[in-house]
Amino acid sequence: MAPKVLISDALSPAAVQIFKDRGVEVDFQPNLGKDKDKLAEIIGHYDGLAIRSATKVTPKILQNAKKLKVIGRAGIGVDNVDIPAATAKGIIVMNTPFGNSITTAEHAITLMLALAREIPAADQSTQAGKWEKNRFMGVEITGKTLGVIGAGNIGSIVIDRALGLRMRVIAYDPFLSPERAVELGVEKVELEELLKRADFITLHTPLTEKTKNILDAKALAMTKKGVRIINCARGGLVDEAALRATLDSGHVAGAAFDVFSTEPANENPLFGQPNVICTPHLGAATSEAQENVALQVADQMSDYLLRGAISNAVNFPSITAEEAPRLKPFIELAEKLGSFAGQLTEGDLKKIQISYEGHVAQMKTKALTSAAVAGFLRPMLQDVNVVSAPIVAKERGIIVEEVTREAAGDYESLITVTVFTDGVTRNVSGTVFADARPRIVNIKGIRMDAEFGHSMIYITNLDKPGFIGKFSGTMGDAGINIATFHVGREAPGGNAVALIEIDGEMPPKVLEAVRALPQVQSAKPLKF
Ligand SMILES: NC(=O)c1ccc[n+]([C@@H]2O[C@H](COP(=O)([O-])OP(=O)(O)OC[C@H]3O[C@@H](n4cnc5c(N)ncnc54)[C@H](O)[C@@H]3O)[C@@H](O)[C@H]2O)c1
Ligand SMILES: O=C(O)[C@H](O)COP(=O)(O)O
Repeated sequence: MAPKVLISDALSPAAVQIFKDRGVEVDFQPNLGKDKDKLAEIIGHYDGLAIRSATKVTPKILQNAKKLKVIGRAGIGVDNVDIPAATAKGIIVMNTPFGNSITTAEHAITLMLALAREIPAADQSTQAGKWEKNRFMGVEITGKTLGVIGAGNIGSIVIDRALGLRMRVIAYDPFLSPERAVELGVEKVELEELLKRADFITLHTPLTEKTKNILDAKALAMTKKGVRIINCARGGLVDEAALRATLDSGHVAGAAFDVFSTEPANENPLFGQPNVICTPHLGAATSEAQENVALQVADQMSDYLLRGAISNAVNFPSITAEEAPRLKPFIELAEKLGSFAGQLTEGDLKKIQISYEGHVAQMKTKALTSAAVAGFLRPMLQDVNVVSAPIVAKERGIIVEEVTREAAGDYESLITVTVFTDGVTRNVSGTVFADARPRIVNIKGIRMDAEFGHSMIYITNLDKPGFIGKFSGTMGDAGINIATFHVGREAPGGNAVALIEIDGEMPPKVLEAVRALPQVQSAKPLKF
């Protein structure tokens, strides 16, 4: 059955066409995102949700999203999605990190120029028939200093355009390397210096604990008199009430805001000021940018739903469409090895170690580790998948360790899952041969070669004559068909293991009879 996607925001209709062309069923309800209750009511029917910033993906909505596998943000900011809650539910959250950057940078430059020449007020006055030629005295921007807070994708484009306008540009960004600053042609400075030197300040950081109110009353007091401030990034970066006070006092000459601490912003301390320009979160609103992000998000979501390829996910490593088919059997192997270890684990778990040897060590091991951990946890917790597994493990204090060794041993690729509990260390290894079927090749250091079956019995026994005959007899008496039988041993007469696939379930009474066989040390039914 074709996967089904809901578009709950005003995405470009280009997205609808892409979904349809790719074979994804699509429901386009551009205003639904604003109706939380309705969204919560219907979200359960969809495999994918495509949004912009108007849809708030809250824990309540996620609670009802029983089938949801992916949330695609046609844009950059994912602060309207509860990412920890989505991750805990195993839902991939992806965005389109570059599709609207140029457009947003252009909006910031537009607002800066409009502020410098008071364009909106001059327009209003002129159209009111006032011809106030002497009222509007602007400032030239050539040679002025622009302070850029946040020199990422958008900040870098703003820097480039501002240099083209012959401004001096200084930037504050703790993650900007000196080499990148040189490449951008910008002077990297500390925040305090930026505040003291800039004639214009433009913000381009996400809203985080560290950036919230980065321009508060104290920071604003450090700015140069006559500074003009532009915010096209996120509401909450500037303390709006404090800014209003500095505008009122005349210290700040003007402000241009596209984003507000509460949106939609029906009222705000900045509204109504003569030297303030406001736009309703229009940074990304050009037909070019909207088409870019809509096409990209529809493609990314379709790739994931149809082919398992992951790009631009904020909560999972990327897997290309080319990698996905190669990775798939190894994901299955890692998950099954994890499941094998999880079904056998009793006692207090300390650590899981997943080691990769040979060719598999060069693959996306982070994704494979998540799969192994998901397989391990699933016997204990039903609702866990490769996306949610790492945080579920972390919440439970389980240490997950990853080891890679690119040199191949006996196998071209080998994955080993080792579980450390109080006093017991148990390991199981597997590989994938050319037939792409995962198999177990080593249990506790004992070699074997067994494919995973749906219903299996794992037996530890002593390598003594009669075990196979007695076991087969017990199963035959109970009318249970043995599908495959694999054995391995440490040494003749020593510890041995058997993995037997049976058709159907193992009744508890028959399991008791198997456990009572003289050679058997333990017997455990397993499900894969
Ligand atoms: N107005 C709009 O419509 C619109 C459109 C697109 C993006 N945005 C917003 O613009 C912002 C920037 O987007 P981007 O694509 O450039 O993001 P980005 O991740 O590429 O860049 C953000 C930069 O901020 C820097 N940063 C992080 N913490 C910082 C701190 N404490 N101080 C200074 N710098 C810090 C990072 O190092 C990074 O370089 C985001 O919040 C995004 O949501 C708004
Ligand atoms: O983060 C973004 O991409 C911008 O804030 C754009 O938001 P929008 O898609 O709601 O216009």
